[in-house]
Amino acid sequence: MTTITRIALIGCGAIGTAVLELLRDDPALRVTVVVVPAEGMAAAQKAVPDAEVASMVPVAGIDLVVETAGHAAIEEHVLPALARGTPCVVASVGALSAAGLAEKLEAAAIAGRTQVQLIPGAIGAIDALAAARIGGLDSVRYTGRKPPKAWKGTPAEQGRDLDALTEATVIFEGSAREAALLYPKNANVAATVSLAGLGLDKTLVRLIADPATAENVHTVEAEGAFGSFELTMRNKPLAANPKTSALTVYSAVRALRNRVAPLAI
Ligand SMILES: NC(=O)C1=CN([C@@H]2O[C@H](COP(=O)(O)OP(=O)(O)OC[C@H]3O[C@@H](n4cnc5c(N)ncnc54)[C@H](O)[C@@H]3O)[C@@H](O)[C@H]2O)C=CC1
Ligand SMILES: O=C([O-])CC(=O)C(=O)O
Repeated sequence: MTTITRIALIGCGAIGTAVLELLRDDPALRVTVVVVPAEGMAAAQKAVPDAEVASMVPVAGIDLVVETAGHAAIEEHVLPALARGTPCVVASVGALSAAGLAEKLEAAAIAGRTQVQLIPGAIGAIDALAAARIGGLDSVRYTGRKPPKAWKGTPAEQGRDLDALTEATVIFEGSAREAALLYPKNANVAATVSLAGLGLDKTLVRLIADPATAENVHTVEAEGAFGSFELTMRNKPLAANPKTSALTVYSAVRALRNRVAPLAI
């Protein structure tokens, strides 16, 4: 059996905690270090008694880095790990909307002779979209619809009382790049769809605050030489973070299990 027994998990919030729970009894995958900001180390150590808690990824003795922390963690932890030759699995795909970061990730992975894997996270059909791109895509549209409370603490609050919304309201319309930069905790999927498809600048994105939904609803419409598809995901949010869909956790665990499974799907 292939195993990965020295995993560093970056971030111990809604996704990280749920990933740890699902991996607890997995004989092939073991998280040995959990990385959180220095000020969160004491709380994390209480929540994760079985793993070491650190503020940096150890420079030696780590086989795989898994990021479930947020955009800042890519520059801070993923780039240096790649350059050292450690493969990385990344959930905060929207970070690649920052100018030059995708190129820096590629350069670090080349220098370390390793690979960074971007997980699909809360969205499906990334395989279909990335395959369709090979034949040529004409248009890709992404719409993200979440309850008003999921947009708290974001630019959607500017000039708007989210609690007072009585109908679905478009809070953003533009490119995937702008969406991911403005909504780092809500528009990672916009970046993922665009990186698999037409790119950050040509993918049309609409973000909607909708008091009539209790789910995180993601819609992708794509057209190209392959034909066309429309996908709608109605994701249950995590209780610990209404911005984040539970599917993101399963997507991270699937990515890890596929790295050790004798038959991967
Ligand atoms: N690809 C996708 O479909 C999705 C991706 N995400 C990404 O995952 C991230 C985490 O989501 P949640 O767990 O729901 O957030 P959360 O806020 O519940 O947890 C974030 C955790 O990361 C830690 N953290 C923050 N910055 C850090 C840094 N620089 N270094 C180390 N630890 C750091 C925090 O202390 C906390 O433990 C989001 O910010 C987003 O970027 C979230 C949802 C979907
Ligand atoms: O989890 C979700 O539903 C999607 C999300 O937050 C993101 O795209 O950043």
